[in-house]
Amino acid sequence: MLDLFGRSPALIAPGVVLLTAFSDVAVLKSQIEAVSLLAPFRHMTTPGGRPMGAAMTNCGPLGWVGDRNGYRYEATDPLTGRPWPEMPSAFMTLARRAAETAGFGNFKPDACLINRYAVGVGMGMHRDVDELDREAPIVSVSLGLTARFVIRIEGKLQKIELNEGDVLVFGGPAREAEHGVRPVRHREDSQPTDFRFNLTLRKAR
Ligand SMILES: O=C(O)CCC(=O)C(=O)O
Ligand SMILES: [Fe+2]
Repeated sequence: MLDLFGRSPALIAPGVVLLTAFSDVAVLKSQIEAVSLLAPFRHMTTPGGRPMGAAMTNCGPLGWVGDRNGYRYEATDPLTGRPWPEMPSAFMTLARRAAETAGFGNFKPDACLINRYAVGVGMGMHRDVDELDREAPIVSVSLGLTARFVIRIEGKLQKIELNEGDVLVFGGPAREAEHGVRPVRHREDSQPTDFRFNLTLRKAR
């Protein structure tokens, strides 16, 4: 299937599809800014009490949280005491279109985690298993600085470079694959205020 830009999706492994330059970067970034004014980026902690490297916030009916009590989804932002900001329609539309293009129809995410990585920050290897609905895929959108994403498929690490505007979809046989992000690299022309942003859209319930 071809996307709107005429490129075919790249099948990285069964259930793992990379859609390059698939999103409207400027719109998404302005929506991240709008969400963060209502639900600020913060460093959540591991159950052991260690702050996570990536700063996070959420939008949509459910938000992923981590603290001393573990990892879970909450309808209320523990920082503000208010519901998470509404999921911008641009996020929902993109997620559905990306999932569909990757072969996962009828994706209805109810949670969008927004990760913000400073230079030098990554995310350790983990599996996304806090969702009750793991039939649905994960749609992961990259913005800002380039990331080196790694995913373990049948015991083998696949390295995927994710540039601004790229969307990675993983589901089906890859839904519970272990994955992580290598520390974001400094670029010659990158400013201290440059970040990598990631939208992770999931169906939690
Ligand atoms: O930032 C990314 O590309 C991946 C984020 C991720 O794996 C997660 O939030 O669970
Ligand atoms: Fe993840």
